[in-house]
Amino acid sequence: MMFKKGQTAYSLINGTDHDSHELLSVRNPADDSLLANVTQVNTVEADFAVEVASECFEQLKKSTAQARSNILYKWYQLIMDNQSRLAELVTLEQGKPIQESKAEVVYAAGYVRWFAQQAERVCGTVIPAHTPNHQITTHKQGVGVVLGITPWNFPLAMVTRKVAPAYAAGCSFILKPSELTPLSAIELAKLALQAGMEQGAFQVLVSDNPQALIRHLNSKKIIRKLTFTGSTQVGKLLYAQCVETMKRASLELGGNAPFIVFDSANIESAIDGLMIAKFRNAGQTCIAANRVFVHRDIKAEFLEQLIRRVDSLKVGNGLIAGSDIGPLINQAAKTKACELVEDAIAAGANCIVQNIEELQTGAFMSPVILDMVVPDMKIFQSEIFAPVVSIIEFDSELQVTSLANAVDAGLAAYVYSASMKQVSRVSNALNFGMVGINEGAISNPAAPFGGMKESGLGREGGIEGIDEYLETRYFCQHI
Ligand SMILES: NC(=O)c1ccc[n+]([C@@H]2O[C@H](COP(=O)([O-])OP(=O)(O)OC[C@H]3O[C@@H](n4cnc5c(N)ncnc54)[C@H](O)[C@@H]3O)[C@@H](O)[C@H]2O)c1
Ligand SMILES: N[C@@H](CC=O)C(=O)O
Repeated sequence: MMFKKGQTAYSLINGTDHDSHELLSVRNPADDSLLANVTQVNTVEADFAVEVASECFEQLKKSTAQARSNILYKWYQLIMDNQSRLAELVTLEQGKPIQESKAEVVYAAGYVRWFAQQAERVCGTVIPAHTPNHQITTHKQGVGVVLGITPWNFPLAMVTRKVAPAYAAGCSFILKPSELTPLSAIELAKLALQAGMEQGAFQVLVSDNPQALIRHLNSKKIIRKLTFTGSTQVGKLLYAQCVETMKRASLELGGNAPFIVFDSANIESAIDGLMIAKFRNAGQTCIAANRVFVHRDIKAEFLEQLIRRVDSLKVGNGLIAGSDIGPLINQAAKTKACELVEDAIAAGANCIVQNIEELQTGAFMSPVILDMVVPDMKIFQSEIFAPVVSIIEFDSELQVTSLANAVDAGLAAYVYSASMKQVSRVSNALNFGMVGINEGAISNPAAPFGGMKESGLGREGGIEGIDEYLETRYFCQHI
């Protein structure tokens, strides 16, 4: 275990533990016990971090891609060497089952390795000129100092998915992690330092007043890029702030994924996919299956198999072997999910698994299956972020495609069908940035992760992920 109960942890400025009397308490969502007190950063101290990041950016401009790549490889290796320690910390501060935390460490490290490779693949171009005595070339360089804000649901992976490409591109990074899970981010930054990253390249500023701290930082001209992962509501607010200084913005926001099961689908494999897409992290993922559309002809059989699988899930402390579903992040998250379930039942949904009265204690929540959900229910339009399966019956391909698209979000979608022609037609018609085709696990560092419509702007991971941190310049030279 990294932190003894009640121990102090530190924001990290200029590679150094930041001392302060202003402390933020980090609690374990499984039992609300205190894990650590973390020193917070005020706006004056944040200004110093910006200065440090700015100097570091100038230093990084002179570094080679190969040198940065080598450091990223070392960081990757250190994260993997510390897999057990980091996984335990994630479970303690976030709640997910330990096997999922171990998988998150590998996933997070995967982004570091991927961008260690991509660092050396950033190339400009030579463009045929308009006259014989001109030469046109393009050049890529890091955008500058980056401000990153991350959520609590993947306390490691959402950080590396931003910091690794930024560093590969030659940018310095100031991170404001979620106030609910700052400890994992601090550990990542310490490992980055150990790997040889410059002191100003990755700083971690913790605050229990994100609104004020980020408002202050986002007005800085020297910060050229904002990268945010979190709710659509906060993302819109931050995007508006970026206009003042014309900052570039990447926004990875909320989802409302349709999970469509056609009558030709292999039901068992669709349920395998749904168990991952719905119950990973107790349903608290942006790509969670939020609306499960099942063709009328197979619904009875689908539900029968689903109920059996859901009944076998064990809700419990993520550190206890065999727990499949840990606590939600806090009591407020559970209250919100229960309200959505109650609202749906009041509007005519049929609760076929778990009586709302019998939900677990504290932040723990048993899985719920709701049948007969319809589009005008709040649960259809909202991101549930809890282990609740909403079933919507459909008859035709046209009907389900239009219902699937009838929300503001456009992050992930899932299609199960035995007909390759059908999956092609439907995938093309869905307005979502990512589509799982007969597959429920779609996250992968090599793939461009991101959404359409109100799910955000830009892509993380994949070949595209580094472009978010690069400026393209063009030189027109008379020769
Ligand atoms: N698209 C993706 O890749 C992706 C990935 C993970 C999570 N998410 C989304 O994140 C949400 C859950 O995360 P959350 O509850 O931490 O989201 P959130 O928007 O409440 O918080 C995200 C971050 O923003 C900060 N923040 C909150 N209010 C702020 C403000 N007014 N100004 C500046 N910063 C502020 C928080 O401190 C936190 O660090 C869900 O909607 C989920 O879908 C999206
Ligand atoms: N589930 C996403 C993150 C959003 O919650 C991922 O797999 O990267």
